[in-house]
Amino acid sequence: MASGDLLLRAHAGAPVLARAFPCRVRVPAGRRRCLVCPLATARVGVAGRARPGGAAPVQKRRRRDAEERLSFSRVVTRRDAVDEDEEDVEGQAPQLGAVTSGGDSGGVDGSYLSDTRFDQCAISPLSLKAVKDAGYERMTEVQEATLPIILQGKDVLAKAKTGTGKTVGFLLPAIEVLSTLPHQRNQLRPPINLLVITPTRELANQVAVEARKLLKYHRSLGVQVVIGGTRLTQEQRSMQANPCQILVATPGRLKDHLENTPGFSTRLKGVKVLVLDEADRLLDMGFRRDIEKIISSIPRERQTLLFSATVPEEVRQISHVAMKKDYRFINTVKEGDEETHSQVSQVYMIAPLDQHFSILYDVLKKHVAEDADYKVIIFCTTAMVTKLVAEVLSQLKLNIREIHSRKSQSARTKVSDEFRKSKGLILVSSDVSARGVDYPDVTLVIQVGIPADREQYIHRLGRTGRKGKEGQGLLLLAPWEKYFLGTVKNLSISEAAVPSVDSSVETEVKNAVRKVEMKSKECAYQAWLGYYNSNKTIGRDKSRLVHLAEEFSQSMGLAVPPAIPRNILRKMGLNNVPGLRSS
Ligand SMILES: Nc1ncnc2c1ncn2[C@@H]1O[C@H](COP(=O)(O)OP(=O)(O)OP(=O)(O)O)[C@@H](O)[C@H]1O
Repeated sequence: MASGDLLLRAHAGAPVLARAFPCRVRVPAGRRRCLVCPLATARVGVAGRARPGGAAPVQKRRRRDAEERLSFSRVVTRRDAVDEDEEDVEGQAPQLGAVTSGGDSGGVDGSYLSDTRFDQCAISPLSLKAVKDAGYERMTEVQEATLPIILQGKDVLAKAKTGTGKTVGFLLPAIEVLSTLPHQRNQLRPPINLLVITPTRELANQVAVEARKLLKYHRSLGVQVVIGGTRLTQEQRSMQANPCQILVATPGRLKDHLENTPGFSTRLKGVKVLVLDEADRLLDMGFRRDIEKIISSIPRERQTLLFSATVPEEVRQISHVAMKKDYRFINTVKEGDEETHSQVSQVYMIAPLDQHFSILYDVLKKHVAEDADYKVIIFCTTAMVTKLVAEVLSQLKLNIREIHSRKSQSARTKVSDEFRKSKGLILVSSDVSARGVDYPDVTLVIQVGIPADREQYIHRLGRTGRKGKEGQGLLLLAPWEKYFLGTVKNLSISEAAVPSVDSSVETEVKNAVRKVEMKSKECAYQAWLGYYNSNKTIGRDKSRLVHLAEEFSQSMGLAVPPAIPRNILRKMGLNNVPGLRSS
């Protein structure tokens, strides 16, 4: 083993999260424990790969599985997502005691920062001052790689790992472009020169916050957000009262303004720079039509920037929808490197559905007990399943917050702000938090059930291990969801044994499940069925789907699966399927 290598190796046969989590093995000073094998420790502060030697079973999955991609129909998307832009389809916790998880200067793995300082590049004194005030000294790799090319006026498609500063990567050069344009002070409705589109409201707000930091000394430039969740008229008034040249928006609401806000389309004729943040998501089928409509409303003569941590080949092929032919593709994920971070350990567990609540509780209790600064995100498949999981875990007296598209925007903002600032919290979330959201110091990400696709797995996992810090990921699947592992087989994810949960814990969990309202269970059942029905693999065989849905309903303590409104069954294409009850 090269001297710089991590000792983080999963030992074949030994890697069990069950052992890793409760482990009490003392870790020598200066080393940290391997998540997957309690006996292995890693040198602290060394960036290295954590490819488990024991990942062979995953790597042997058949190619057919690797090519499997899940897609979701708009029926499910819209049913579970009300007035929503992003779809909500319906170890011993790292014994990090000795580890400084890294400050803002670089974390455990400082490699996301380049050697170039902001004061060494061609940016305006006003921007430089703001960058310094924000506490940024060195550029991240993606910032260093993209800035000069964007400043040359080129269209750019950029791929860089999660949490490595892509937001500043597109905002800073775009602001530089804007600062050279003539601006009339106090103009009531100035043209919008920079349009940033994001898939979720939380992300749009976050981008605007970052933009305001960078605009601190550019006093003639303003930024506004249009995201839905509030009344259109309220946003119209706010845009009138606060002139802006920079607009951050989610696609649905932006389209709404285009169609219903007087003078808005004229203002959009001023766009000089268009940014699609989480570009692959915005260009997939769920958003494509809205994006095409928006693009047709802004000038062709513009600069376009597409940023994401994942850029599947399909996205490169359709990038002409948004960009000029001679665009530059900048990929800071090195040849042979993975799209996930080496300092984030990843494991999966396979267990029947009726054990999932107990396993979750067991893993969380251990994590909470062993890391006073715990901060966990649990991703669930749909909004209503998210609600159910949050309610069960709250009954178990864990410190739970819940976020998904069925919550009011004010509740979402409140929870999001709280989670950003706090420690000692568990956020149960749908995919509204999957991409882009920058919650600092998340210690563990748990994904329950198959994610929408490989990309979504990577983005969800990317909520931990940001800015070079350490993190852990657990993917909890039912046996019939195992095929998904084929899609992530080239990532360093290894199997962990299911913890043995004692009977008193099981009883405690059953009681908690029992206390959850019937209404929540009915909604979760319906959403669960919709989600897996629109999954290409699982939804193919309807009688098997019905059988699996029954398993899910039993995991909620129900003897008989709930009835589903006839019109919903029809929308799902499941009317007359034997075994489903309609109401
Ligand atoms: N040059 C820098 N030096 C230090 N910190 C930085 C720098 N640039 C950005 N950051 C900080 O890094 C964090 C992550 O940035 P950001 O959210 O833009 O990541 P990202 O690459 O867009 O992640 P994701 O793929 O999840 O969207 C933020 O807290 C941001 O303020």
